[in-house]
Amino acid sequence: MDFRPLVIKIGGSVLERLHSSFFQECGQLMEQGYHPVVIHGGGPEISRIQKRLGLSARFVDGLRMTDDEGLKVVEMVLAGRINKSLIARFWAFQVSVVGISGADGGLLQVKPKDPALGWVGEMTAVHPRLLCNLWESGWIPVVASLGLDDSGNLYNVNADTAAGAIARELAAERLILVTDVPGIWKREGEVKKFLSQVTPEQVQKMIQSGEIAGGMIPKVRAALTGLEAARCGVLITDGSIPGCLGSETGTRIVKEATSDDVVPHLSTK
Ligand SMILES: Nc1ncnc2c1ncn2[C@@H]1O[C@H](COP(=O)(O)OP(=O)(O)O)[C@@H](O)[C@H]1O
Ligand SMILES: CC(=O)N[C@@H](CCC(=O)OP(=O)(O)O)C(=O)O
Repeated sequence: MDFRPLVIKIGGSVLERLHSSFFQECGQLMEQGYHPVVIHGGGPEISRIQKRLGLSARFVDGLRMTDDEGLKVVEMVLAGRINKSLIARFWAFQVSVVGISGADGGLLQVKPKDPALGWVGEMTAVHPRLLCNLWESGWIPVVASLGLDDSGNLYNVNADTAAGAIARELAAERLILVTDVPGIWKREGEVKKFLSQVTPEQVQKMIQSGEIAGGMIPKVRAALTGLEAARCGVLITDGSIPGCLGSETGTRIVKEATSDDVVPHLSTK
């Protein structure tokens, strides 16, 4: 059997507005012989709960500064509320999913990224054995982005970063970053124009110029990590539109500028 891994990341920004076809498409992709793994974020919900608890939410380059109290909130929200509500939504469409975190099976091994960020993990290794075991038994893994260091400490891992590292480790066929905008925009005067494709050089320039900002920074960095795996096509797409996985509308991150139809579409039929 061909190994056809697909890494699909759902941003917290779009969780509540995900089109119902998204769940069905994930199930169809599994039936078509792909091996999908879903990684999810939950940044807005973490910030909401922090605020309710009187804790502040602060970010550096799109990464949350995570102190002891912040980490507890991250664990509860990502591995608890969000992971389980996603499992329930998949289940409603009869899609066979298992919810895990990046700490389970040692999937995401990390070290501290920067002392100033607290419990934010930087990926040192990805151990995909649990993912393979789940696929073999017919399950789609749904992963909350927590990591573990060598001493058994839990860390907050940006979900885009986790998805990029998993895509690279698996040499995924696709990395699809599902978010609340239809790709990367470029300002032309007052108008935001969405780009159909960008190269790593363009992405670097857009980060430096500030055209790519906030949560889009870890997302495009993850896209570049995914692109390091030879066969990985990378797409940033809007999860609120119908059929976002199969139609592949959005911004493609490509090693070199290509004609738009070079990458074959995923078959969900
Ligand atoms: N150049 C850009 N193109 C598109 N979105 C951008 C850009 N720069 C910043 N953004 C912002 O990035 C957001 C997506 O990042 P984020 O909110 O972290 O999403 P997610 O929760 O899906 O990871 C968009 O809603 C948009 O406001
Ligand atoms: C270190 C870091 O920033 N972790 C993220 C994890 C969740 C996430 O990535 O959620 P989105 O996909 O919604 O951005 C956070 O705490 O917000």
